[in-house]
Amino acid sequence: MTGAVIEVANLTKRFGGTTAVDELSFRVEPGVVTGFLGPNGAGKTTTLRSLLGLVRPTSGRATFDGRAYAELGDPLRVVGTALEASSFHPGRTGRDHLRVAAAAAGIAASRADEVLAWVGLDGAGDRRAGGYSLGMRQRLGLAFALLGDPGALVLDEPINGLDPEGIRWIRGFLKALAAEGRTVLVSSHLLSEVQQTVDRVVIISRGRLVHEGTLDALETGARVLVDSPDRAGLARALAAAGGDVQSADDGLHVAGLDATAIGAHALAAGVALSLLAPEREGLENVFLELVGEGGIR
Ligand SMILES: Nc1ncnc2c1ncn2[C@@H]1O[C@H](COP(=O)(O)OP(=O)(O)OP(=O)(O)O)[C@@H](O)[C@H]1O
Repeated sequence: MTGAVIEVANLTKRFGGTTAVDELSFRVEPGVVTGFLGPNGAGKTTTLRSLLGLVRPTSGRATFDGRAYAELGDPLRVVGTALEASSFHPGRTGRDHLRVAAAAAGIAASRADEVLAWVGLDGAGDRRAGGYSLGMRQRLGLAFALLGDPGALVLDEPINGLDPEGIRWIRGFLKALAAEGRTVLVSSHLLSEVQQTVDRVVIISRGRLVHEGTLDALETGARVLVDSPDRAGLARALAAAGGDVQSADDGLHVAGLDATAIGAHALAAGVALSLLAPEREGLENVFLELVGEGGIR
């Protein structure tokens, strides 16, 4: 399985006087989970809807292996989507939802049971979707997305509102889909929600790209907590190496040097380390600095 490359190129969408998406360009590769991040109102949903042919861009393009959604001969086999968890008819069973969608797409009805089992809803297929918990509705949305066994998945906030068990399940599920070679694009307004799931991130604010790259690359902008029995010696060595070093009760908080560089400078200075840990909350701060307070509208 090789998923399509998703490419957004110079995409702009204006609604009247509001520019929701502004000359946005990024690529999403198969084989990894990519997080599409930005605060509420940043333009994520508009971008995803443009990609799926639900919104007509003012200018620019959003494509799968170079083809717009409307140009895909068999779209459900190219891309599966889950844009809203609650858009199911409450009186219809989970299985019937999937059967109706399968029939409309020329997919065998037996596929409904396969995808129900795939997302762990095989015991609930006969129940009305209106009685499903939010976690079950998210799973039904995923089952729907997987009907055509697509190479790419585009999911809007699939983790939002899930309980810890549901979050752990969906993390493993998305990683497994990417490991099969699929392209997986997952939007979220919280980095902390997806940072254990994604390999790459595309971050937007006010409709514009502010960062695209691996999570590791983003992490180099975060602080590292480090300590040594010779804390003063370590602080001198790291400051001399260009680090921004702040001493606190729990150790030295260092910006401007990643963990690898800190280890190398400590070794070169002959200072033993007793602690070396990237600051997880630091990553969230990097994200908030990138999108800025003004990014929320
Ligand atoms: N159909 C529409 N008509 C007018 N304005 C719109 C429309 N859809 C989106 N917008 C505006 O475009 C901007 C981007 O909205 P969008 O929903 O794409 O952001 P988002 O990042 O998905 O945020 P959220 O997570 O809150 O949905 C917002 O200012 C929004 O009010």
